[in-house]
Amino acid sequence: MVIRGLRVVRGGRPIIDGLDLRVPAGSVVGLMGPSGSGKTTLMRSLVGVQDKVTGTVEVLGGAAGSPVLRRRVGYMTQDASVYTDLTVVQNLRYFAALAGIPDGAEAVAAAVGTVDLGGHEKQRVGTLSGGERSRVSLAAALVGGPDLLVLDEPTVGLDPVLRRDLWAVFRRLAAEGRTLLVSSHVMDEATQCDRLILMRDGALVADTTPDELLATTGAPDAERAFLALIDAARPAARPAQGTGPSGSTGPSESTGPSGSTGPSESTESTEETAR
Ligand SMILES: Nc1ncnc2c1ncn2[C@@H]1O[C@H](COP(=O)(O)OP(=O)(O)OP(=O)(O)O)[C@@H](O)[C@H]1O
Repeated sequence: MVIRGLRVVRGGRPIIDGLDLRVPAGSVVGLMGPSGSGKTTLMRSLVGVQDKVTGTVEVLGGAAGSPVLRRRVGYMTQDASVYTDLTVVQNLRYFAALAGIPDGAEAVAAAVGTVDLGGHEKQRVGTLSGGERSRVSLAAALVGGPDLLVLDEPTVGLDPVLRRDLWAVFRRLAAEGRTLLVSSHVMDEATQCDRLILMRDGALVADTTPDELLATTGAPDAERAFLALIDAARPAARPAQGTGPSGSTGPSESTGPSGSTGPSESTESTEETAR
């Protein structure tokens, strides 16, 4: 992934303004940063569903959001991205078809196995537990066999056992040569990444590794290292939220019926992406 001069305007104000970044393939990259620092906005830009994007955003050698990338990029949004009135398998068949796999039985079975949902195949998603539901979303992002997986806080709300198991899945997917960009607020997850991107107020605070993070800050653990870097990156006068024209609500953005990887995302918005 190569990003040059990325600028994103949301709600009438620049959320990201002039971001440059390179992400190596075949690695697990953690995207960390305080709430509101622009992680989701960056991910949406990479997937090609974000409006009002300027700059260069290249993913797997193509322009972000271009049709050829549709099968190659899997996106798990923060909110559940699957249909609650369909079963696990019905959902995954649907997402497999979207990814261009007409008879997706094998891919669906593999995705169910990867996220450890065996036994729940015929259960309606609306009746699953929260953790199970979020694993269906992950399976939906996985089912097309993407080379790049963009996962927005995939472990939020999961218990420690499930988090550990999911991170084992992420490592396995990276070992197969896939690239994973994973956002998280949990700093012990940062230590499981190959690289770490730290953001604050829409800007890059650090592009580093877990070891470098500890070495450069001298902090005893990743959480304190992260806080040290975030505190050191003093924000340029932070605009007040929700006041005046700059904080006003802009045109609403489509996140789909359930914020999904599905067809309702505004993938067309890439025409605003400078190539
Ligand atoms: N549609 C919108 N209109 C106005 N402002 C928006 C819109 N979407 C996002 N923002 C603002 O953009 C900033 C970055 O949001 P973003 O969701 O990218 O942050 P984040 O780092 O992913 O946060 P979190 O960790 O809480 O999910 C926030 O200040 C948010 O309020």
